[in-house]
Amino acid sequence: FDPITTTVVLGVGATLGRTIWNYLHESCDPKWVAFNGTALNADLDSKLFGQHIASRIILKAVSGFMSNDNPKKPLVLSLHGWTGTGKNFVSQLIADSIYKEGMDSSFVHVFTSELHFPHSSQLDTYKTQLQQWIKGNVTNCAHSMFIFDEMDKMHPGLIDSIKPYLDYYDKLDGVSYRKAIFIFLSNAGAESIIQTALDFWKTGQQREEIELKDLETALSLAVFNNKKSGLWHTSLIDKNLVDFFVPFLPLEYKHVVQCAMAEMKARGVEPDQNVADQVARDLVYFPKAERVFAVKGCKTIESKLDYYT
Ligand SMILES: Nc1ncnc2c1ncn2[C@@H]1O[C@H](COP(=O)(O)OP(=O)(O)OP(=O)(O)O)[C@@H](O)[C@H]1O
Repeated sequence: FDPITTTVVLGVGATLGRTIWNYLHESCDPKWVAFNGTALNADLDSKLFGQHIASRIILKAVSGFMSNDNPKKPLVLSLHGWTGTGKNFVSQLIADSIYKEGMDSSFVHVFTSELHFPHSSQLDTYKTQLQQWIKGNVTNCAHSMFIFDEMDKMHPGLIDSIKPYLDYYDKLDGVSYRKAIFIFLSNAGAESIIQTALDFWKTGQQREEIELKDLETALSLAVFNNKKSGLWHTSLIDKNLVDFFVPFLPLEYKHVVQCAMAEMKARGVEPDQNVADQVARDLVYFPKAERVFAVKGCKTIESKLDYYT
């Protein structure tokens, strides 16, 4: 081959190789990272049960943020509610709507306080590692997502250490964090949400009539005043770094039935109403007198179904 042919062949080969590589391996480009608002809307509608307020806020917040090419700050969502009501599940739906690989995407990072930051004596090491992890990953892909589970168990100092990344800075050390998404999950404020839901139930009002404003004040007071919750200790709230507080209502019998039916469908078996009812009847409900809300939400449905099917 003459030199020109060799150069052309090598050039074409390299381009082809790169295309195949990008095709097979996740990269931070629109083929792998592209928001699908229609899919998120459909998923929230059909897969998330009993959470009309959370569903609405999430759709609006994520759609608004993702359609803005030049956001002023990263999107910070704080999801609050009783156990098993769908906080992790919604995070997964959000990830599915942005990343082709969903939660398996290398741009989605989940931290659990007790797993990743178990020893308070190591706080300084955790701080450095966490900051480096966030910086490295946002440098690699601006549309990175960071989920912090059990936020109420996280050391306040550690929350403080990520504060700069949530703020309105154009760039920090040359890196812009404004396209990243931070999701905080916690049970903080769950009691106040439950109280409001119970009050509505007692007065015979529809659960769907509960509005964000019915929960907002009680929720922020509960989060602020709960010394255990961690969030109160930081200036996350007073500096308005959290864009949306998202309340998750406690789940009732009918929602548990819906979860059981959905789980059967996901397993590829014909959903059986009798089995779903049996599973739902087998759960424990609270408060003791009224027995309205499932103690574990939809959390144990999966294992319960193994028993009944
Ligand atoms: N509102 C819901 N609609 C549909 N499925 C749900 C809902 N809530 C929970 N589930 C199901 O139950 C499982 C466990 O719920 P999830 O992990 O989201 O609860 P959580 O609110 O994050 O609880 P925790 O506070 O204990 O972490 C989910 O994977 C999902 O299958």
